[in-house]
Amino acid sequence: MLLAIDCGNTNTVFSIWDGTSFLCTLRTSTHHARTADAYFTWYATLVKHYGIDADITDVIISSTVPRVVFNLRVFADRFFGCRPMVVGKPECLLPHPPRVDEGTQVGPDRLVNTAAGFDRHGGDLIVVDFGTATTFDVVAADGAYIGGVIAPGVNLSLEALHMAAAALPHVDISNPQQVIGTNTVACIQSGVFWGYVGLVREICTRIKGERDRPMKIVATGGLAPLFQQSADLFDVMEEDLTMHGLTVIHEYNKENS
Ligand SMILES: Nc1ncnc2c1ncn2[C@@H]1O[C@H](COP(=O)(O)OP(=O)(O)OP(=O)(O)O)[C@@H](O)[C@H]1O
Ligand SMILES: CC(C)(CO)[C@@H](O)C(=O)NCCC(=O)O
Ligand SMILES: [K+]
Repeated sequence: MLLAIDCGNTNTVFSIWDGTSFLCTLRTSTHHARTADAYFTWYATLVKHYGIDADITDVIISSTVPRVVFNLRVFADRFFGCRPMVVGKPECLLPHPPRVDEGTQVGPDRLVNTAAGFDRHGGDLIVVDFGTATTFDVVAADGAYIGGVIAPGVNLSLEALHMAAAALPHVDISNPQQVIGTNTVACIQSGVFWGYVGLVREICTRIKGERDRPMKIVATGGLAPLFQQSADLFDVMEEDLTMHGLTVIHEYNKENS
């Protein structure tokens, strides 16, 4: 069985793939100082709690935080006796290498999202991921990542207002029906929610204009459903997109190396 690990700047997600489906998805916050033993204590407790009988033979890691990879490598080696595949490292092959400016280190999560989107939908895609940052990955007809957009994430924008303005409280995102807020919290929620709706629409319209062709918009990340509810922004929403991409890349490396 494969253990797929998606390590973002905010959260780290583990998922067990048995070749047909994901048996479970475990989430923890990202901390570079977490040791291999600490990962295992957390992992083993949850796997037992869910009654999963997992025989892990392979591990694949995508990490936007370089420092956490060391402890995750030790974790894979110590507890599963395997050398993990790490997306973005030269020895981890990609089905379609990115076409970007020389010296650019594309975020591994974006490479994984691209592989997943192309596997499920073919090319000419815009993949939108609402994580710590909101990213737009443009996928060409042949499946290559050819560039995109990085915008501040929704929660980051809310946090930045709270941090920088003495009178603004911490607010959770919501999808207000009205744009005119009649209290401080409603004003902030409106600014971030409707501001993001506009941001997503404008960026996707401009990408389609620059590519001059129809493109499918695939969205992932915890906040995608909230935006889709109030504004018809995406063609498809797939919660498991990044995890699916990790299985695609793992499979590709098994077949080609
Ligand atoms: N309705 C909601 N209101 C507020 N937060 C939500 C809601 N639904 C999901 N979330 C949060 O959205 C976040 C999105 O998770 P996701 O895994 O997509 O990205 P992340 O973990 O924040 O970022 P990264 O992957 O960069 O670490 C999660 O922290 C989740 O708790
Ligand atoms: C943009 C983030 C933070 C989104 O997780 C990540 O993909 C990243 O660190 N990217 C590196 C820069 C790039 O993708 O061009
Ligand atoms: K993510």
